[in-house]
Amino acid sequence: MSAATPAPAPAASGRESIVLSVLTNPLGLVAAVLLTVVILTAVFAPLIAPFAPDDLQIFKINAPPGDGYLLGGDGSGRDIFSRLVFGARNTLLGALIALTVAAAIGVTAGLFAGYFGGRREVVMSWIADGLMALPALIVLLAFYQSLGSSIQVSMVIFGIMLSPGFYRLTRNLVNGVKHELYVDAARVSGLSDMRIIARHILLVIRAPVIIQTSIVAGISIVIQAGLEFLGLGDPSVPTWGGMLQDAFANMFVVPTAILWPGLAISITVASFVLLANAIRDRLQQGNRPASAASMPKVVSRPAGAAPVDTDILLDIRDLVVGYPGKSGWTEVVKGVSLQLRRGEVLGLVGESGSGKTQTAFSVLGLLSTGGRILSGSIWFDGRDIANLPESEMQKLRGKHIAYVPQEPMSNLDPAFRIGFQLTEPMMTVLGMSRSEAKARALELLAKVGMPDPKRTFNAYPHQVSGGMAQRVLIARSISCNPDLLIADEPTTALDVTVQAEVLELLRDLQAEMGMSVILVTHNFGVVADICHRVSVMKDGQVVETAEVQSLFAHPQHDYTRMLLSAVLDDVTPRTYRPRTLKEVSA
Ligand SMILES: Nc1ncnc2c1ncn2[C@@H]1O[C@H](COP(=O)(O)OP(=O)(O)OP(=O)(O)O)[C@@H](O)[C@H]1O
Repeated sequence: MSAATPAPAPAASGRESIVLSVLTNPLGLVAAVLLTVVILTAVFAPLIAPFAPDDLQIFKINAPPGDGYLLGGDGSGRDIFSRLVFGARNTLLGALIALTVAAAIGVTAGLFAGYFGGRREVVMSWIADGLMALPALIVLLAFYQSLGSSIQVSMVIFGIMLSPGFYRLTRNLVNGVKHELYVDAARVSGLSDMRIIARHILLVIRAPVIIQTSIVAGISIVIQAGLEFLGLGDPSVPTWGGMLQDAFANMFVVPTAILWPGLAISITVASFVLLANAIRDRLQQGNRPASAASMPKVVSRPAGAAPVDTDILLDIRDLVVGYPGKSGWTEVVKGVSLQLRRGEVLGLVGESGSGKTQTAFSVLGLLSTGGRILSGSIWFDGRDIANLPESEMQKLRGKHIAYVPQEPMSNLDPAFRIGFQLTEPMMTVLGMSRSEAKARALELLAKVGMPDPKRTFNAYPHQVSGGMAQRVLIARSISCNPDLLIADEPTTALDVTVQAEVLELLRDLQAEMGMSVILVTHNFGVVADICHRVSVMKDGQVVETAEVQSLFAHPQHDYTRMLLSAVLDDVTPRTYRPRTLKEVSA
């Protein structure tokens, strides 16, 4: 079994709290602590500040720190520390107003415009574009003239000016998710639009909106401080921007006074930005498991020797495949051993999730991101290809090991003609000239039963049916005369009549070319049709391998019996008997 030392399987953690995750990020923690301090200071300002913000002592104008004034006195003899503390309250309040207005207008409009689209979206987008085109500062100055000196009113206006940012973000996010199948399913199940927006869409888009909120909070503080620094706002209300202005006026008398409001603004804004970054990092990470690099080390064990019998093309021994989980490797293939002779067709059956595809993909060297062969060996044509460098695997794929996928349409690039997709591998892998590759492609298209090879050669994938697309992929897979063909449920996505044709095609090609085939399938009918031997997989292990006839007649393992008994009674199993190896080689 596995020579790796995998950590225990991760406990089901459910939805890990995003707050906790952000706090485990050092920068997120620092930002959260600093913001908490600022917010607590704002809330408890009257308890923290030793003086009222407007208390002034004439002898302490521009006084240095000390004598009751912790940070010294400002240009009017007021305690800088006390004003800083009360300033936190007013500054945060202004930012909160701008943020609330911006988010309330922008998110609501974005949700409706994105979800309903049509004229609503056009009109809202015009308004958003118009608002964005306005120079915010000029607008604020104009409103300042007409609405008076309240910075809070200015922040309401600023919130409106900021709302297009939220609107565009939300609308684009909603556009991205509104056609998801789960939204359609919610619609079909009779949920009202409002409920779908509130429960299904808002939940999905909330993360980027939260990040935007954090960034906009920082921007609001900067803009507010800038306005106050310019002299807008009520001078009797202590704010960090107002303090900045006062300190600037006395900069040559007390240069250090500018430091305190400057620091307060910088630290608070930086904390908002860092918090946004921490949330973004957490969300990008999502429920992604730990990276492979941080996982317990994989101790590979000796691969043994190549099979002595050169007729054995593929010899998989004790294969263990794992993916990084939250707290260690999760094994999805657990010690699989299989052998495949030259010219043999091996069926790999088993319920969904039993590890068939992962076993096949290990041979192709195409495990998904993070997946690793933790131990075991894959001897292919006398060479262990488990954990072969990618550059070496590339030389094998296509030329020696080919693949036919389950979904024909999604495996053809819609942007290129079928002819190009057929000739490209031949030119790259076999070094054929364009004209040679074209001649062979047309030959292959005829071979796989395309009625008009030329037309198919010049067609785009969307111009052919699913069955035809699968024939094209089969043609491509055999174009370089591979020794081994791995077909992963090649007929599942096709309708029943086409399934039979494609199977027959595979069977004929296999017999004609004498290649070995691993056929991943759920379908015992397919196994009976085409395979010589079959391996039954369950929970990442092979529970039984036998000749097809013998497995159908005398299944040894309970699980095999159960699978066979699950075949519908009224389905007449196809009784095609594949040619024996002897017959093939004869
Ligand atoms: N990228 C991945 N990360 C983590 N686990 C994965 C990944 N891909 C597959 N698995 C797990 O590996 C196990 C085996 O998957 P595999 O695709 O081999 O099953 P299968 O037998 O081919 O099923 P099906 O017939 O439905 O395709 C499953 O439990 C699956 O959840």
